[in-house]
Amino acid sequence: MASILPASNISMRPDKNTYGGKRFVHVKNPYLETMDEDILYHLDLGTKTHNLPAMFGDVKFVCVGGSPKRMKAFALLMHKELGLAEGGEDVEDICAGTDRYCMFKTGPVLSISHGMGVPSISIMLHELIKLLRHARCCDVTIIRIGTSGGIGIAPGSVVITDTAVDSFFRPRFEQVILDNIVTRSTELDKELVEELFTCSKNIPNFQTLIGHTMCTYDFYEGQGRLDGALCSFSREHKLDYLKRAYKAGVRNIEMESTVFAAMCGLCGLKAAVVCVTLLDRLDCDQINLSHDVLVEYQQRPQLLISNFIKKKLGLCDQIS
Ligand SMILES: O=P(O)(O)O[C@@H]1C[C@H](O)[C@@H](CO)O1
Ligand SMILES: O=c1cc[nH]c(=O)[nH]1
Repeated sequence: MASILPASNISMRPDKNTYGGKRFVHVKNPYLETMDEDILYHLDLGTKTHNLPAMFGDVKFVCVGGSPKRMKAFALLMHKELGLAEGGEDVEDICAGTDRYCMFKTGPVLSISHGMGVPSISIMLHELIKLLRHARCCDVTIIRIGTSGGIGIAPGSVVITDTAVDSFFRPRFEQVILDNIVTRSTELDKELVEELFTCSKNIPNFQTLIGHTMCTYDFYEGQGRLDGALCSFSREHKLDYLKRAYKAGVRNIEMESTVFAAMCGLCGLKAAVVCVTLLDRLDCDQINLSHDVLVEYQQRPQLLISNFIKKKLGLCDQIS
């Protein structure tokens, strides 16, 4: 069968997916319409087994992050900050039938874990984007709240990504499809970056900055660490690489931003990446923070995003 995919779609963004002023979620797969049922296997949800519009139709903000505990903590924070009445002590994991991902809903905010790395977040995003489409959601903003390694900035700083770049500092994501490499743009929403940065000025407790985020396929060799099970380069090579990354505008390194930016961009979702840095990679490779500091650092992007969401909902623009 002839391929329905362009060889390269680096500039292929949905031109206008708005209708009557609403921004709808875009799926770009002609086969989906022909399917009688869509089983979102890794989320343990489906179009025949669940009433997706009733369950998710009011979702306006989706927050994603690697760790299930972090995403549950964020859901509990949003529950408190939005002043929701029911529950409070606990929130139900909507994906409890699977242990691949967890998902919590508090009012218009969905909080989902995605595991570590490009393949894991990519599977979750395929199913999440179809879920939002099946639920007929509109005007959705999606934000990754993660951890990262900083370059040349103080540990604990929060980086709002302006551009997600690959290991060669290029603003692109390469997806292997059949035996082709399809190159996709990793452009993020500039207006959202500015809005988040403005919001961060109300939170004096930590530094927030805008910078490029490098996405790698590995935590150790892929990020130039000298402490993995394998290492075939010198300390000098490592530092030379990280300094070149800094010069190219990279301020932090993580493992999901390029595919996140590419997929959300193609599907018409306003997307942002906000990660706290756990260490300065020019100084060290090992993460030796105490448990309490690690927990507090991970709360920083959550605090920023909860303030942003409350501001967007007209609830408040100050820290609580
Ligand atoms: O959202 P998280 O904290 O999982 O993001 C980064 C990138 C990798 O998934 C992981 C590596 O420790 O942390
Ligand atoms: O150094 C780090 C820290 C967190 N996550 C990463 O991907 N790298």
